[in-house]
Amino acid sequence: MGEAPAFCFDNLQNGFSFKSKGFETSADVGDKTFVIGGANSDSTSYIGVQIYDKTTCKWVIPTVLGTKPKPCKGHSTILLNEDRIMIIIKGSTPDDCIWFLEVDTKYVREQKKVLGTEVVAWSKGMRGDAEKPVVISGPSGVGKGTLINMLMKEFPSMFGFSVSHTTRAPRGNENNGVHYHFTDRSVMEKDIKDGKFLEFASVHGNLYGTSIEAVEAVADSGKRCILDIDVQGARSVRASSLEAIFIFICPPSMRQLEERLRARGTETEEQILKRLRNAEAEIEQGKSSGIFDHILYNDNLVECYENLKELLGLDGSAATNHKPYPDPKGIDLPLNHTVSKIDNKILINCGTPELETTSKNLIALDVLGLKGGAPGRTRGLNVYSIDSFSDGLNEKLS
Ligand SMILES: Nc1ncnc2c1ncn2[C@@H]1O[C@H](COP(=O)(O)OP(=O)(O)OP(=O)(O)O)[C@@H](O)[C@H]1O
Ligand SMILES: Nc1nc2c(ncn2[C@@H]2O[C@H](COP(=O)(O)O)[C@@H](O)[C@H]2O)c(=O)[nH]1
Repeated sequence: MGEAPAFCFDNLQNGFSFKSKGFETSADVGDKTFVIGGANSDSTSYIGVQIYDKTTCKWVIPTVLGTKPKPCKGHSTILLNEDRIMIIIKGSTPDDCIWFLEVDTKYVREQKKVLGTEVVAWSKGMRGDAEKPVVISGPSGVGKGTLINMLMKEFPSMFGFSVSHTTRAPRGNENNGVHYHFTDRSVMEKDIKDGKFLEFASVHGNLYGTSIEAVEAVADSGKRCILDIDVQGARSVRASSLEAIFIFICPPSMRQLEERLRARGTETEEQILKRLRNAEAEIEQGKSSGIFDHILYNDNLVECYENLKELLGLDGSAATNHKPYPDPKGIDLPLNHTVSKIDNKILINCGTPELETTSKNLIALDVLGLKGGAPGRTRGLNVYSIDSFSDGLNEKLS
């Protein structure tokens, strides 16, 4: 028989739990109690998670996926539904205070099968609707990197590049951490096994992959993420919960593709031939697999770039008018807030009980329109202040 839970079960009411010991909170989902913030070995660097299985009376330490929230002065926990728990971090910055611990989403169930362990996955909540990430695929040498560089140069505050990992050797002009994270195969294989990658594929004889962290780092910077990945990777992202726009870039002809690859001068003859052989299948899949929302032909570079901008909804004025997302104005939670759930709203009382009836002490999070989730951010949180003298939500904060 396992040890008795360290927290007080009496405190669990309708799935809502109060802090009961140190910074621990808990939520019941089915036969399991998820204890958040307990004394994990790693809990000095992030908020730990332990599971108490009531059928076996045993504690289980799950594999924890996703970027984890850092230890904090305290937090509240509220069960959103049977698949995810919302964590509200006290005293943190407005854009870092809402997190979701997924305990039984499709992604978590898939990862349980792959890893053969209990799995939970963190996903940070983001207010409003961020622009969808952009996945750009196409055969080697078609001009993906060139087009992406043009976008990043023209719209530096709007786009951020997802820096992939690869086992291939760096080219002369490539910097570690900028163009790629260059890594050993054994390290990358272990990280893949540990669930750190959104997608990965063997491409032209090397391993390439997008870490969850790479995509989240861009989201955290408030920019729209661009991924330059092959068709296999695009297929995996399409199957994940990351909602993105998928664009396939086609060469005008195989002859011109070969000319571009040779003119770039970065591959050996053998590598060029391998990339050209793979290109035929990639183009076939790009056009017919149904993965891609848009196909662009990169014949004339300037025209292709204009077409790319058009389908991303960018016109000439966007470069100057763009305001980085998200708007930093938002909720600032005091240490002594309390949380409750009514229908699809989470109510946070930021005042003392005596002040409860005054205006602006209550914040409502509307969780009806949540989108995305692990392995990525949970978007679509709407945050309002509530004037309790009026009938409802009166000021949208984001
Ligand atoms: N429309 C174009 N016309 C002529 N040359 C082009 C055009 N677009 C790109 N190029 C050139 O083709 C070469 C390959 O482009 P780029 O490196 O951007 O390809 P890529 O798709 O990113 O390749 P990889 O997948 O191997 O990284 C570069 O030298 C680039 O300057
Ligand atoms: N599935 C993934 N494919 C990736 C990733 N990063 C890059 N790539 C693709 O690899 C080829 C070759 O790239 P190169 O830099 O060696 O020329 C190209 O098609 C890229 O799109 C990734 O993270 N995942």
